[in-house]
Amino acid sequence: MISIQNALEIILEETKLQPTQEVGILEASGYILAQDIFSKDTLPPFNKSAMDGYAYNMDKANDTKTLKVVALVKAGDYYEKELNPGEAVKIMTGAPVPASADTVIEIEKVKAEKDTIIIESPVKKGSNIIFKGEELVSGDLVLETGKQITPADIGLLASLGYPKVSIYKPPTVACLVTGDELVDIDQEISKGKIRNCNTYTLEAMINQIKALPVAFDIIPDDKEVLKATVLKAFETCDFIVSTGGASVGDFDFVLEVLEEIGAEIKFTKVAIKPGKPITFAKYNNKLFFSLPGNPMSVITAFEQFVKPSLRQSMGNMTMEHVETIPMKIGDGFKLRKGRTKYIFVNVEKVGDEYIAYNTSSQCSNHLMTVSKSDAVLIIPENIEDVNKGDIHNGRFIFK
Ligand SMILES: Nc1nc2c(c(=O)[nH]1)N[C@H]1C(S)=C(S)[C@@H](COP(=O)(O)OP(=O)(O)OC[C@H]3O[C@@H](n4cnc5c(N)ncnc54)[C@H](O)[C@@H]3O)O[C@H]1N2
Ligand code: MOO
Repeated sequence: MISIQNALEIILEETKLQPTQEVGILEASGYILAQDIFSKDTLPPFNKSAMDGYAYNMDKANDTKTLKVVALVKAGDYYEKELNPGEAVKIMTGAPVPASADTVIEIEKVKAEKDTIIIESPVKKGSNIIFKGEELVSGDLVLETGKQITPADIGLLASLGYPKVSIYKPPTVACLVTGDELVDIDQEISKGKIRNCNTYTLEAMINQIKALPVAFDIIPDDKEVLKATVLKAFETCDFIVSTGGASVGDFDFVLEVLEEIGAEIKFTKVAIKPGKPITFAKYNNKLFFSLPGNPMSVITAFEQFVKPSLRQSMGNMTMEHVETIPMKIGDGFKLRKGRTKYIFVNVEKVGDEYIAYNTSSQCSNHLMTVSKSDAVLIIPENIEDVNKGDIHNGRFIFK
């Protein structure tokens, strides 16, 4: 049995970057940029008025109080002529400021009379102009490889004339579930049967991080069927996650199948509760995560091990999704020594503190407990008594 930290290190060491792919900028939202983006243009491309007002040359104005309005320039137009001393153009927000003007005064600050304006509240020279190249100059590095693409970046890419960008291709992730007890969502539960939930939880978690789940049919407790399905999954998908058949029972075949096909087994047990019987293997350069069948164990193991790997494969090198914050225990409880325990809790923020309340039974079969929780506490293996007011690390789930 290896430690959580050690298991994560092995997984991340084996996780390779996905190939890159060009996608439309809207599709790129939330993914990691796989190219540097340089500005092809200067922004703004011209001196631009920041206000609806009047543009004039303060130095050349004969009398800075009264100006003759000689034209109207709206956004999208261009005033070519030279302004004579004492002349102004009426100008709209976003319109190019004539080359011979150096200042824009807002409409509210003048009194307009026929073709003239009288300045009532003077402004400083250079006011209300967004100068050419103030934001970006052609050739500037705008977005760097490795940046997570935000809506602002998408707008910026559009401003710069980039309809497509390169991202790390989201991996396809096979979701395999095993067990003779499982029936599908639309079936009645006859004696001894339960409905399959793990496929759906897995798909939802994979979707949430913008990878691509591929759901396979429920696999019965039949080693040959399991082997054929595992081989098919390796052939057609980039990553494989299975649930169930991971322990020491007579019908727990996942590890056996991986060994029989010649996969490289990296580890088979992690000191984590829930989620101990996790096998991590590599076959044809693809990664296989065999998770236990208990629904709470699936979520714990996915969040702690699978998610960091999938994210890293898509270029997200930050470890923010496994970082923890200190939480104060709201109500005490007892634990058995042994593996590091993940306790599902509800967190309340009081002042600067996060107070964690145990939600209910921590039985790894109970999905209800996870549904009622928004965080997990991570309690070190040697701790038996968790007392009200103690501080332990934890993290919010599904982030
Ligand atoms: N003698 C031992 N028995 C067990 C050990 C052990 O060390 N020695 N470990 C226990 C632990 S811890 C876990 S976790 C489980 C893991 O067992 P499996 O991975 O083989 O999972 P299953 O037996 O197939 O299922 C466990 C549990 O979860 C239910 N399940 C499975 N798949 C689904 C699904 N897709 N949707 C909903 N529910 C599912 C299944 O019916 C079982 O109740 O082993 C312990 N045993
Ligand atoms: O490791 Mo199991 O997932 O504790 O119940």
